[in-house]
Amino acid sequence: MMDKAAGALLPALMEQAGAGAARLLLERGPELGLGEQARVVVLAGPGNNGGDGYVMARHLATARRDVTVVSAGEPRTELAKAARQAWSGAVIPLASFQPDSLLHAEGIVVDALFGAGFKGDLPSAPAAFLQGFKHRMALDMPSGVDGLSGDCAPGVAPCQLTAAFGRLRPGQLLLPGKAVCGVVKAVPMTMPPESIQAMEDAFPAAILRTPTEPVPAEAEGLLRFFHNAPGLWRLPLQTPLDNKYTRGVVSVIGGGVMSGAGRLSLMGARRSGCGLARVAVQAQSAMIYILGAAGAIIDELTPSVTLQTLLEDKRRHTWVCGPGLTSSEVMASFPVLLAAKRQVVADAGTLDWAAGAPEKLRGAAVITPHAGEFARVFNTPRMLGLLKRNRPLAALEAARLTGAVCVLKGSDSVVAAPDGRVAINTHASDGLATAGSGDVLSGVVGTCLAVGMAPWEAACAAVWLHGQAGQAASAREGGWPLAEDVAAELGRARGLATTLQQAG
Ligand SMILES: NC(=O)C1=CN([C@@H]2O[C@H](COP(=O)(O)OP(=O)(O)OC[C@H]3O[C@@H](n4cnc5c(N)ncnc54)[C@H](O)[C@@H]3O)[C@@H](O)[C@H]2O)[C@H](O)CC1
Ligand SMILES: [K+]
Repeated sequence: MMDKAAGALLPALMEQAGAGAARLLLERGPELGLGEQARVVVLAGPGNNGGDGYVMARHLATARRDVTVVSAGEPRTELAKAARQAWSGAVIPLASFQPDSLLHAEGIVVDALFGAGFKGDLPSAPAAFLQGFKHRMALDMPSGVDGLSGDCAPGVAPCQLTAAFGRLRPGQLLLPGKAVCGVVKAVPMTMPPESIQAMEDAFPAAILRTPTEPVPAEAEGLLRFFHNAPGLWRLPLQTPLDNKYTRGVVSVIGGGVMSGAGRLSLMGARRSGCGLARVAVQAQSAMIYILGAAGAIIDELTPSVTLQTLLEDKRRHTWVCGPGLTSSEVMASFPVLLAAKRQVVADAGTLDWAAGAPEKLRGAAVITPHAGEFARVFNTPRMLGLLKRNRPLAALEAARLTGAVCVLKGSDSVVAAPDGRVAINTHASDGLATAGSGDVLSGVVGTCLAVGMAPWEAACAAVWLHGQAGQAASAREGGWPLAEDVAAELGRARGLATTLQQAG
Protein backbone atom coordinates (compact mmCIF):
# COMPACT_ATOMS: atom_id res chain seq x y z
CA MET A 1 0.00 0.00 0.00
CA MET A 2 1.29 3.45 -0.89
CA ASP A 3 1.98 5.69 2.10
CA LYS A 4 0.75 9.27 2.34
CA ALA A 5 4.08 10.91 1.58
CA ALA A 6 4.53 8.84 -1.58
CA GLY A 7 0.95 9.61 -2.65
CA ALA A 8 1.67 13.32 -2.36
CA LEU A 9 4.23 12.95 -5.16
CA LEU A 10 1.68 11.83 -7.72
CA PRO A 11 0.20 15.22 -8.79
CA ALA A 12 3.73 16.38 -9.62
CA LEU A 13 4.28 13.22 -11.64
CA MET A 14 1.07 13.79 -13.61
CA GLU A 15 2.07 17.39 -14.27
CA GLN A 16 5.46 16.25 -15.57
CA ALA A 17 3.82 13.53 -17.66
CA GLY A 18 1.32 15.87 -19.34
CA ALA A 19 3.81 18.69 -19.86
CA GLY A 20 6.41 16.28 -21.23
CA ALA A 21 3.91 14.71 -23.62
CA ALA A 22 2.99 18.17 -24.94
CA ARG A 23 6.66 18.96 -25.48
CA LEU A 24 7.15 15.66 -27.25
CA LEU A 25 4.29 16.30 -29.65
CA LEU A 26 5.55 19.80 -30.42
CA GLU A 27 9.04 18.42 -31.10
CA ARG A 28 8.10 15.34 -33.09
CA GLY A 29 4.99 16.59 -34.88
CA PRO A 30 6.83 17.46 -38.12
CA GLU A 31 8.32 13.92 -38.28
CA LEU A 32 4.80 12.55 -38.05
CA GLY A 33 3.81 14.67 -41.02
CA LEU A 34 1.90 17.24 -39.00
CA GLY A 35 1.80 20.87 -40.06
CA GLU A 36 2.51 23.74 -37.63
CA GLN A 37 -1.17 24.46 -37.33
CA ALA A 38 -2.39 20.85 -37.16
CA ARG A 39 -5.35 20.47 -34.83
CA VAL A 40 -4.91 18.27 -31.78
CA VAL A 41 -7.81 16.30 -30.32
CA VAL A 42 -7.21 14.76 -26.89
CA LEU A 43 -9.48 11.81 -26.14
CA ALA A 44 -9.53 11.74 -22.33
CA GLY A 45 -10.65 8.63 -20.43
CA PRO A 46 -11.96 8.45 -16.86
CA GLY A 47 -8.70 7.53 -15.10
CA ASN A 48 -5.31 9.10 -14.61
CA ASN A 49 -4.41 8.48 -18.24
CA GLY A 50 -7.22 10.89 -19.03
CA GLY A 51 -5.75 13.17 -16.33
CA ASP A 52 -2.47 13.24 -18.23
CA GLY A 53 -4.50 14.18 -21.31
CA TYR A 54 -6.05 17.25 -19.60
CA VAL A 55 -2.61 18.38 -18.41
CA MET A 56 -1.20 17.92 -21.91
CA ALA A 57 -4.07 19.91 -23.44
CA ARG A 58 -3.38 22.78 -21.03
CA HIS A 59 0.30 22.88 -22.03
CA LEU A 60 -0.52 22.67 -25.74
CA ALA A 61 -2.97 25.55 -25.40
CA THR A 62 -0.30 27.59 -23.60
CA ALA A 63 1.94 26.90 -26.59
CA ARG A 64 -0.88 28.34 -28.75
CA ARG A 65 -1.81 25.07 -30.41
CA ASP A 66 -5.36 24.40 -31.55
CA VAL A 67 -6.43 21.75 -29.06
CA THR A 68 -9.82 20.19 -28.32
CA VAL A 69 -10.59 17.82 -25.44
CA VAL A 70 -13.13 15.08 -26.03
CA SER A 71 -14.27 13.15 -22.97
CA ALA A 72 -14.94 9.42 -22.95
CA GLY A 73 -16.16 9.52 -19.34
CA GLU A 74 -16.10 11.91 -16.40
CA PRO A 75 -12.87 11.80 -14.36
CA ARG A 76 -13.12 9.28 -11.52
CA THR A 77 -9.85 9.76 -9.64
CA GLU A 78 -8.95 12.78 -7.50
CA LEU A 79 -5.86 13.38 -9.64
CA ALA A 80 -7.81 13.31 -12.89
CA LYS A 81 -10.53 15.54 -11.43
CA ALA A 82 -7.91 18.11 -10.46
CA ALA A 83 -6.35 17.98 -13.93
CA ARG A 84 -9.79 18.42 -15.50
CA GLN A 85 -10.42 21.44 -13.23
CA ALA A 86 -7.18 23.07 -14.26
CA TRP A 87 -8.12 22.79 -17.97
CA SER A 88 -9.97 25.98 -18.82
CA GLY A 89 -11.12 25.01 -22.31
CA ALA A 90 -14.25 23.16 -23.34
CA VAL A 91 -14.71 19.43 -22.81
CA ILE A 92 -16.91 17.86 -25.45
CA PRO A 93 -18.60 14.52 -24.72
CA LEU A 94 -17.55 11.82 -27.17
CA ALA A 95 -21.12 11.27 -28.41
CA SER A 96 -21.48 14.93 -29.47
CA PHE A 97 -18.17 15.43 -31.24
CA GLN A 98 -18.22 14.93 -35.01
CA PRO A 99 -14.77 15.13 -36.58
CA ASP A 100 -14.75 16.09 -40.25
CA SER A 101 -12.64 14.43 -42.92
CA LEU A 102 -10.04 17.24 -42.88
CA LEU A 103 -9.51 16.78 -39.15
CA HIS A 104 -9.25 13.01 -39.66
CA ALA A 105 -6.61 13.43 -42.34
CA GLU A 106 -4.57 16.38 -41.07
CA GLY A 107 -5.12 16.51 -37.33
CA ILE A 108 -3.79 14.21 -34.63
CA VAL A 109 -5.67 12.40 -31.90
CA VAL A 110 -3.95 11.96 -28.55
CA ASP A 111 -4.97 8.64 -27.04
CA ALA A 112 -5.44 9.45 -23.34
CA LEU A 113 -8.30 6.98 -23.01
CA PHE A 114 -6.74 4.15 -20.99
CA GLY A 115 -3.19 3.54 -19.87
CA ALA A 116 -1.92 1.22 -17.22
CA GLY A 117 -5.38 0.75 -15.71
CA PHE A 118 -6.94 -0.86 -18.79
CA LYS A 119 -8.67 -4.18 -18.20
CA GLY A 120 -10.98 -6.37 -20.29
CA ASP A 121 -12.43 -5.30 -23.63
CA LEU A 122 -11.98 -2.03 -25.44
CA PRO A 123 -15.29 -0.14 -25.66
CA SER A 124 -16.21 0.13 -29.33
CA ALA A 125 -17.21 3.83 -29.57
CA PRO A 126 -13.94 5.38 -28.33
CA ALA A 127 -11.92 2.72 -30.17
CA ALA A 128 -13.67 3.63 -33.44
CA PHE A 129 -13.11 7.31 -32.67
CA LEU A 130 -9.37 6.75 -32.36
CA GLN A 131 -9.30 4.57 -35.49
CA GLY A 132 -10.86 7.41 -37.52
CA PHE A 133 -7.72 9.56 -37.36
CA LYS A 134 -4.72 9.17 -39.61
CA HIS A 135 -2.27 10.43 -36.95
CA ARG A 136 -2.29 9.04 -33.41
CA MET A 137 -0.10 9.56 -30.38
CA ALA A 138 -0.50 7.48 -27.21
CA LEU A 139 0.03 8.56 -23.64
CA ASP A 140 1.73 5.74 -21.77
CA MET A 141 0.20 2.94 -23.89
CA PRO A 142 -2.14 2.82 -26.86
CA SER A 143 -5.50 2.08 -25.20
CA GLY A 144 -6.16 -1.62 -24.94
CA VAL A 145 -2.52 -2.68 -24.58
CA ASP A 146 -1.58 -4.35 -21.32
CA GLY A 147 1.34 -2.43 -19.84
CA LEU A 148 2.88 -5.47 -18.24
CA SER A 149 2.67 -8.04 -21.00
CA GLY A 150 2.07 -6.15 -24.25
CA ASP A 151 -1.10 -8.17 -24.83
CA CYS A 152 -3.53 -6.28 -27.10
CA ALA A 153 -7.32 -6.23 -26.86
CA PRO A 154 -9.14 -6.44 -30.19
CA GLY A 155 -9.65 -2.99 -31.72
CA VAL A 156 -6.44 -1.28 -30.51
CA ALA A 157 -5.64 1.71 -32.71
CA PRO A 158 -1.91 1.60 -33.56
CA CYS A 159 -0.05 4.83 -32.79
CA GLN A 160 2.92 6.41 -34.53
CA LEU A 161 4.30 7.81 -31.27
CA THR A 162 4.00 6.76 -27.63
CA ALA A 163 5.07 8.89 -24.69
CA ALA A 164 6.62 6.73 -21.96
CA PHE A 165 6.50 8.40 -18.58
CA GLY A 166 9.85 8.46 -16.86
CA ARG A 167 10.50 4.79 -17.37
CA LEU A 168 9.61 2.30 -20.07
CA ARG A 169 6.98 -0.33 -19.42
CA PRO A 170 7.37 -3.98 -20.39
CA GLY A 171 4.28 -3.75 -22.61
CA GLN A 172 6.00 -1.11 -24.75
CA LEU A 173 8.81 -3.55 -25.51
CA LEU A 174 7.00 -6.86 -25.80
CA LEU A 175 5.05 -8.01 -28.83
CA PRO A 176 2.29 -7.50 -29.82
CA GLY A 177 2.14 -4.24 -27.81
CA LYS A 178 5.49 -3.06 -29.13
CA ALA A 179 4.15 -3.19 -32.69
CA VAL A 180 1.30 -0.75 -31.97
CA CYS A 181 3.33 1.74 -29.88
CA GLY A 182 5.20 3.16 -32.87
CA VAL A 183 8.23 5.15 -31.76
CA VAL A 184 8.42 5.04 -27.96
CA LYS A 185 9.95 8.18 -26.49
CA ALA A 186 10.65 8.55 -22.81
CA VAL A 187 9.40 11.78 -21.28
CA PRO A 188 12.10 12.59 -18.74
CA MET A 189 10.68 12.83 -15.23
CA THR A 190 12.40 13.72 -12.01
CA MET A 191 11.78 10.73 -9.88
CA PRO A 192 13.30 10.26 -6.46
CA PRO A 193 13.30 6.58 -5.36
CA GLU A 194 10.13 7.14 -3.30
CA SER A 195 8.25 8.28 -6.39
CA ILE A 196 9.35 5.21 -8.33
CA GLN A 197 7.92 3.19 -5.48
CA ALA A 198 4.81 5.35 -5.49
CA MET A 199 4.31 4.69 -9.20
CA GLU A 200 4.79 0.98 -8.74
CA ASP A 201 2.27 0.99 -5.91
CA ALA A 202 -0.25 3.27 -7.55
CA PHE A 203 -0.34 1.98 -11.09
CA PRO A 204 -1.26 -1.54 -11.93
CA ALA A 205 1.37 -2.19 -14.59
CA ALA A 206 5.04 -2.47 -13.94
CA ILE A 207 7.72 -0.04 -14.95
CA LEU A 208 11.19 -1.00 -16.03
CA ARG A 209 13.98 -0.10 -13.70
CA THR A 210 17.21 0.97 -15.34
CA PRO A 211 20.15 -1.35 -14.66
CA THR A 212 21.69 0.80 -11.98
CA GLU A 213 18.50 1.88 -10.23
CA PRO A 214 18.53 0.75 -6.60
CA VAL A 215 15.78 -1.59 -5.50
CA PRO A 216 14.55 -0.70 -2.02
CA ALA A 217 14.89 -3.46 0.55
CA GLU A 218 11.11 -3.78 0.90
CA ALA A 219 10.82 -4.63 -2.80
CA GLU A 220 13.12 -7.66 -2.46
CA GLY A 221 11.20 -10.76 -3.42
CA LEU A 222 8.46 -8.79 -5.22
CA LEU A 223 7.92 -8.73 -8.96
CA ARG A 224 10.21 -6.11 -10.47
CA PHE A 225 11.21 -5.48 -14.04
CA PHE A 226 14.48 -4.46 -15.63
CA HIS A 227 15.62 -3.59 -19.12
CA ASN A 228 18.49 -5.92 -19.93
CA ALA A 229 21.79 -4.12 -20.56
CA PRO A 230 25.38 -4.14 -19.33
CA GLY A 231 25.19 -2.55 -15.89
CA LEU A 232 22.49 -4.97 -14.81
CA TRP A 233 25.31 -7.51 -14.57
CA ARG A 234 29.10 -7.47 -14.64
CA LEU A 235 31.24 -9.85 -16.62
CA PRO A 236 34.68 -10.26 -15.07
CA LEU A 237 37.48 -8.36 -16.78
CA GLN A 238 40.58 -10.06 -18.12
CA THR A 239 43.61 -9.74 -15.87
CA PRO A 240 47.25 -10.82 -16.18
CA LEU A 241 46.59 -13.25 -13.35
CA ASP A 242 43.96 -15.18 -15.35
CA ASN A 243 44.43 -18.78 -16.30
CA LYS A 244 42.12 -21.09 -18.13
CA TYR A 245 40.50 -22.25 -14.91
CA THR A 246 39.80 -18.77 -13.56
CA ARG A 247 38.09 -17.94 -16.85
CA GLY A 248 35.71 -20.81 -16.25
CA VAL A 249 35.35 -24.41 -17.32
CA VAL A 250 32.24 -25.38 -19.27
CA SER A 251 31.36 -29.00 -19.95
CA VAL A 252 28.79 -30.05 -22.50
CA ILE A 253 27.04 -33.40 -22.65
CA GLY A 254 27.48 -34.41 -26.29
CA GLY A 255 24.72 -36.23 -28.14
CA GLY A 256 25.61 -39.54 -29.79
CA VAL A 257 23.20 -39.17 -32.69
CA MET A 258 22.67 -35.43 -33.08
CA SER A 259 26.10 -33.96 -32.61
CA GLY A 260 25.59 -30.56 -34.25
CA ALA A 261 23.66 -28.99 -31.38
CA GLY A 262 26.26 -29.91 -28.77
CA ARG A 263 29.04 -28.64 -31.02
CA LEU A 264 27.28 -25.31 -31.44
CA SER A 265 26.83 -25.07 -27.70
CA LEU A 266 30.53 -25.77 -27.29
CA MET A 267 31.28 -23.03 -29.81
CA GLY A 268 29.04 -20.62 -27.87
CA ALA A 269 30.87 -21.39 -24.64
CA ARG A 270 34.34 -21.06 -26.15
CA ARG A 271 33.69 -17.93 -28.20
CA SER A 272 32.13 -16.12 -25.25
CA GLY A 273 35.36 -16.53 -23.33
CA CYS A 274 35.38 -19.58 -21.08
CA GLY A 275 38.91 -20.75 -20.32
CA LEU A 276 38.27 -24.38 -21.10
CA ALA A 277 35.45 -26.26 -22.79
CA ARG A 278 35.00 -30.02 -22.69
CA VAL A 279 32.55 -32.47 -24.12
CA ALA A 280 31.52 -35.72 -22.45
CA VAL A 281 30.29 -38.16 -25.08
CA GLN A 282 29.98 -41.90 -25.56
CA ALA A 283 33.26 -43.21 -27.03
CA GLN A 284 31.66 -44.56 -30.20
CA SER A 285 30.39 -41.06 -31.09
CA ALA A 286 33.45 -39.10 -30.02
CA MET A 287 35.20 -38.77 -33.39
CA ILE A 288 32.93 -36.08 -34.79
CA TYR A 289 33.66 -33.89 -31.75
CA ILE A 290 37.38 -34.65 -31.88
CA LEU A 291 37.57 -33.61 -35.52
CA GLY A 292 35.27 -30.64 -35.06
CA ALA A 293 36.94 -28.59 -32.33
CA ALA A 294 40.69 -28.62 -32.00
CA GLY A 295 40.69 -26.47 -28.89
CA ALA A 296 38.17 -28.46 -26.88
CA ILE A 297 38.85 -31.51 -24.77
CA ILE A 298 36.72 -34.52 -25.62
CA ASP A 299 36.09 -36.95 -22.76
CA GLU A 300 35.12 -40.34 -24.09
CA LEU A 301 32.67 -42.18 -21.87
CA THR A 302 33.31 -45.89 -21.54
CA PRO A 303 32.25 -48.49 -18.98
CA SER A 304 35.40 -47.64 -17.01
CA VAL A 305 35.31 -43.81 -17.45
CA THR A 306 31.78 -42.75 -16.59
CA LEU A 307 30.21 -39.38 -16.01
CA GLN A 308 30.67 -40.08 -12.31
CA THR A 309 34.39 -40.42 -12.90
CA LEU A 310 34.53 -37.03 -14.68
CA LEU A 311 32.63 -35.44 -11.82
CA GLU A 312 35.43 -36.30 -9.42
CA ASP A 313 37.13 -33.23 -10.90
CA LYS A 314 35.57 -30.43 -8.83
CA ARG A 315 36.72 -27.80 -11.32
CA ARG A 316 34.10 -29.11 -13.71
CA HIS A 317 31.31 -27.29 -11.98
CA THR A 318 29.25 -25.99 -14.90
CA TRP A 319 27.46 -28.20 -17.41
CA VAL A 320 25.24 -27.68 -20.43
CA CYS A 321 22.81 -30.55 -20.74
CA GLY A 322 20.27 -30.89 -23.50
CA PRO A 323 21.35 -29.73 -26.98
CA GLY A 324 21.10 -32.72 -29.30
CA LEU A 325 20.29 -35.21 -26.53
CA THR A 326 17.73 -38.00 -26.71
CA SER A 327 15.59 -38.70 -23.66
CA SER A 328 17.71 -41.71 -22.72
CA GLU A 329 20.89 -39.59 -22.96
CA VAL A 330 19.25 -37.00 -20.72
CA MET A 331 18.18 -39.66 -18.24
CA ALA A 332 21.74 -40.97 -18.08
CA SER A 333 23.26 -37.54 -17.44
CA PHE A 334 20.98 -34.82 -16.05
CA PRO A 335 20.05 -36.55 -12.75
CA VAL A 336 23.72 -37.52 -12.27
CA LEU A 337 24.84 -33.90 -12.69
CA LEU A 338 22.19 -32.68 -10.24
CA ALA A 339 23.06 -35.35 -7.70
CA ALA A 340 26.67 -34.16 -7.91
CA LYS A 341 25.44 -30.60 -7.16
CA ARG A 342 26.69 -29.17 -10.44
CA GLN A 343 25.25 -26.03 -11.95
CA VAL A 344 23.40 -27.08 -15.03
CA VAL A 345 21.97 -25.22 -18.01
CA ALA A 346 18.95 -27.29 -19.10
CA ASP A 347 17.95 -26.86 -22.73
CA ALA A 348 16.45 -28.73 -25.70
CA GLY A 349 16.40 -32.52 -25.02
CA THR A 350 16.35 -32.00 -21.25
CA LEU A 351 13.27 -29.80 -21.59
CA ASP A 352 11.57 -32.40 -23.80
CA TRP A 353 12.42 -35.08 -21.22
CA ALA A 354 10.59 -32.94 -18.62
CA ALA A 355 7.45 -32.58 -20.77
CA GLY A 356 4.46 -32.13 -18.47
CA ALA A 357 6.71 -32.59 -15.42
CA PRO A 358 8.49 -29.31 -14.56
CA GLU A 359 9.50 -30.71 -11.17
CA LYS A 360 12.03 -32.90 -13.02
CA LEU A 361 13.99 -29.70 -13.76
CA ARG A 362 14.30 -28.73 -10.10
CA GLY A 363 17.98 -28.32 -9.32
CA ALA A 364 18.95 -26.82 -12.69
CA ALA A 365 20.52 -23.36 -12.48
CA VAL A 366 19.03 -22.01 -15.73
CA ILE A 367 16.45 -23.36 -18.15
CA THR A 368 16.28 -21.93 -21.67
CA PRO A 369 12.97 -22.88 -23.37
CA HIS A 370 11.61 -21.36 -26.56
CA ALA A 371 7.83 -21.11 -26.72
CA GLY A 372 7.38 -24.66 -28.07
CA GLU A 373 9.56 -26.22 -25.36
CA PHE A 374 7.89 -24.07 -22.73
CA ALA A 375 4.46 -25.31 -23.82
CA ARG A 376 5.61 -28.92 -23.60
CA VAL A 377 7.08 -28.62 -20.09
CA PHE A 378 4.47 -26.32 -18.57
CA ASN A 379 1.41 -27.75 -20.23
CA THR A 380 -1.33 -26.72 -17.80
CA PRO A 381 -4.13 -24.44 -19.08
CA ARG A 382 -2.92 -21.66 -16.76
CA MET A 383 0.67 -21.76 -18.02
CA LEU A 384 -0.37 -22.06 -21.64
CA GLY A 385 -2.64 -19.03 -21.14
CA LEU A 386 0.22 -17.03 -19.61
CA LEU A 387 2.53 -18.07 -22.44
CA LYS A 388 0.07 -16.66 -24.93
CA ARG A 389 -0.89 -13.47 -23.12
CA ASN A 390 1.74 -12.66 -20.53
CA ARG A 391 5.27 -13.85 -21.22
CA PRO A 392 6.88 -12.10 -18.20
CA LEU A 393 4.52 -13.82 -15.79
CA ALA A 394 4.83 -17.11 -17.69
CA ALA A 395 8.61 -17.00 -17.28
CA LEU A 396 8.33 -15.97 -13.64
CA GLU A 397 5.94 -18.78 -12.82
CA ALA A 398 8.18 -21.27 -14.64
CA ALA A 399 11.11 -20.03 -12.55
CA ARG A 400 9.11 -20.46 -9.37
CA LEU A 401 7.89 -23.94 -10.35
CA THR A 402 11.40 -25.21 -11.12
CA GLY A 403 13.52 -23.06 -8.80
CA ALA A 404 15.67 -22.26 -11.85
CA VAL A 405 16.17 -19.01 -13.71
CA CYS A 406 13.98 -19.20 -16.81
CA VAL A 407 15.06 -17.68 -20.11
CA LEU A 408 11.90 -17.64 -22.22
CA LYS A 409 13.43 -17.19 -25.67
CA GLY A 410 11.83 -15.19 -28.45
CA SER A 411 12.38 -11.98 -30.37
CA ASP A 412 11.87 -10.31 -26.99
CA SER A 413 13.46 -12.77 -24.57
CA VAL A 414 12.41 -12.59 -20.95
CA VAL A 415 14.69 -13.71 -18.11
CA ALA A 416 12.96 -14.44 -14.81
CA ALA A 417 14.36 -15.43 -11.43
CA PRO A 418 12.34 -17.20 -8.74
CA ASP A 419 12.84 -14.16 -6.47
CA GLY A 420 10.73 -11.91 -8.75
CA ARG A 421 13.32 -10.22 -10.94
CA VAL A 422 12.33 -10.16 -14.60
CA ALA A 423 14.56 -8.72 -17.32
CA ILE A 424 13.23 -7.89 -20.76
CA ASN A 425 15.82 -8.13 -23.50
CA THR A 426 15.37 -6.00 -26.59
CA HIS A 427 19.00 -6.14 -27.66
CA ALA A 428 18.65 -8.79 -30.34
CA SER A 429 18.17 -9.33 -34.06
CA ASP A 430 15.68 -11.09 -36.30
CA GLY A 431 18.70 -12.87 -37.76
CA LEU A 432 18.87 -14.99 -34.58
CA ALA A 433 15.79 -16.90 -35.70
CA THR A 434 17.88 -19.66 -37.23
CA ALA A 435 18.51 -23.30 -36.34
CA GLY A 436 21.26 -23.72 -33.78
CA SER A 437 21.10 -20.17 -32.45
CA GLY A 438 19.58 -21.44 -29.17
CA ASP A 439 22.31 -24.08 -28.84
CA VAL A 440 24.91 -21.31 -29.07
CA LEU A 441 23.06 -19.41 -26.33
CA SER A 442 23.13 -22.34 -23.93
CA GLY A 443 26.91 -22.41 -24.23
CA VAL A 444 27.12 -18.67 -23.52
CA VAL A 445 25.00 -19.14 -20.41
CA GLY A 446 27.44 -21.88 -19.43
CA THR A 447 30.41 -19.49 -19.76
CA CYS A 448 28.71 -16.78 -17.72
CA LEU A 449 27.90 -19.26 -14.96
CA ALA A 450 31.36 -20.76 -15.07
CA VAL A 451 33.02 -17.40 -14.35
CA GLY A 452 31.06 -17.24 -11.13
CA MET A 453 28.13 -15.02 -12.03
CA ALA A 454 24.88 -15.76 -10.17
CA PRO A 455 22.30 -17.55 -12.37
CA TRP A 456 19.99 -14.59 -13.17
CA GLU A 457 22.88 -12.23 -13.92
CA ALA A 458 24.60 -14.95 -15.96
CA ALA A 459 21.46 -15.60 -17.99
CA CYS A 460 20.85 -11.88 -18.60
CA ALA A 461 24.47 -11.34 -19.65
CA ALA A 462 24.35 -14.34 -21.97
CA VAL A 463 21.13 -13.19 -23.63
CA TRP A 464 22.62 -9.72 -24.19
CA LEU A 465 25.93 -11.09 -25.58
CA HIS A 466 24.00 -13.43 -27.85
CA GLY A 467 21.78 -10.55 -29.00
CA GLN A 468 24.77 -8.33 -29.68
CA ALA A 469 26.52 -11.12 -31.58
CA GLY A 470 23.29 -11.69 -33.53
CA GLN A 471 23.14 -8.03 -34.52
CA ALA A 472 26.77 -7.99 -35.60
CA ALA A 473 26.45 -11.26 -37.52
CA SER A 474 23.29 -10.03 -39.21
CA ALA A 475 25.04 -6.86 -40.29
CA ARG A 476 27.96 -8.86 -41.62
CA GLU A 477 25.84 -11.43 -43.44
CA GLY A 478 23.27 -9.14 -45.01
CA GLY A 479 20.65 -10.04 -42.42
CA TRP A 480 20.90 -13.82 -42.77
CA PRO A 481 23.59 -15.20 -40.45
CA LEU A 482 24.12 -18.85 -39.56
CA ALA A 483 24.36 -19.93 -35.93
CA GLU A 484 28.10 -20.34 -36.53
CA ASP A 485 28.31 -16.70 -37.66
CA VAL A 486 26.60 -15.63 -34.44
CA ALA A 487 29.06 -17.65 -32.38
CA ALA A 488 31.95 -16.06 -34.28
CA GLU A 489 30.88 -12.59 -33.09
CA LEU A 490 30.70 -13.48 -29.38
CA GLY A 491 34.26 -12.43 -28.53
CA ARG A 492 33.67 -8.95 -29.94
CA ALA A 493 30.30 -8.84 -28.18
CA ARG A 494 32.00 -9.56 -24.89
CA GLY A 495 34.58 -6.88 -25.64
CA LEU A 496 31.80 -4.37 -26.22
CA ALA A 497 30.03 -5.40 -23.02
CA THR A 498 33.28 -4.83 -21.13
CA THR A 499 33.68 -1.38 -22.65
CA LEU A 500 30.11 -0.43 -21.81
CA GLN A 501 30.45 -1.79 -18.30
CA GLN A 502 33.56 0.30 -17.74
CA ALA A 503 31.95 3.41 -19.20
CA GLY A 504 28.78 3.01 -17.11
N1 LIG B 1 3.83 6.38 -14.72
C1 LIG B 1 3.67 7.57 -14.17
O1 LIG B 1 4.58 8.13 -13.69
C2 LIG B 1 2.41 8.21 -14.11
C3 LIG B 1 1.29 7.66 -14.66
N2 LIG B 1 0.14 8.31 -14.69
C4 LIG B 1 -0.89 7.91 -15.59
O2 LIG B 1 -1.80 7.12 -14.88
C5 LIG B 1 -2.24 6.09 -15.71
C6 LIG B 1 -2.89 4.99 -14.94
O3 LIG B 1 -4.00 5.53 -14.32
P1 LIG B 1 -5.24 4.68 -13.81
O4 LIG B 1 -6.22 5.64 -13.30
O5 LIG B 1 -4.76 3.66 -12.88
O6 LIG B 1 -5.74 3.92 -15.10
P2 LIG B 1 -6.32 4.38 -16.52
O7 LIG B 1 -6.37 5.83 -16.64
O8 LIG B 1 -5.54 3.64 -17.54
O9 LIG B 1 -7.77 3.77 -16.59
C7 LIG B 1 -8.52 3.43 -15.45
C8 LIG B 1 -9.97 3.82 -15.66
O10 LIG B 1 -10.46 3.26 -16.84
C9 LIG B 1 -11.48 2.32 -16.55
N3 LIG B 1 -11.34 1.18 -17.43
C10 LIG B 1 -10.30 0.34 -17.51
N4 LIG B 1 -10.52 -0.58 -18.45
C11 LIG B 1 -11.72 -0.33 -19.00
C12 LIG B 1 -12.51 -0.95 -20.01
N5 LIG B 1 -12.09 -2.03 -20.66
N6 LIG B 1 -13.70 -0.42 -20.32
C13 LIG B 1 -14.16 0.68 -19.68
N7 LIG B 1 -13.46 1.31 -18.69
C14 LIG B 1 -12.27 0.80 -18.35
C15 LIG B 1 -11.30 1.97 -15.09
O11 LIG B 1 -12.49 1.55 -14.50
C16 LIG B 1 -10.80 3.29 -14.52
O12 LIG B 1 -11.84 4.16 -14.30
C17 LIG B 1 -1.02 5.72 -16.46
O13 LIG B 1 -1.32 4.99 -17.61
C18 LIG B 1 -0.42 7.07 -16.75
O14 LIG B 1 -0.96 7.58 -17.95
C19 LIG B 1 -0.05 9.51 -13.86
O15 LIG B 1 -0.10 10.63 -14.64
C20 LIG B 1 1.08 9.76 -12.87
C21 LIG B 1 2.38 9.52 -13.42
K1 LIG C 1 -3.47 5.81 -23.68
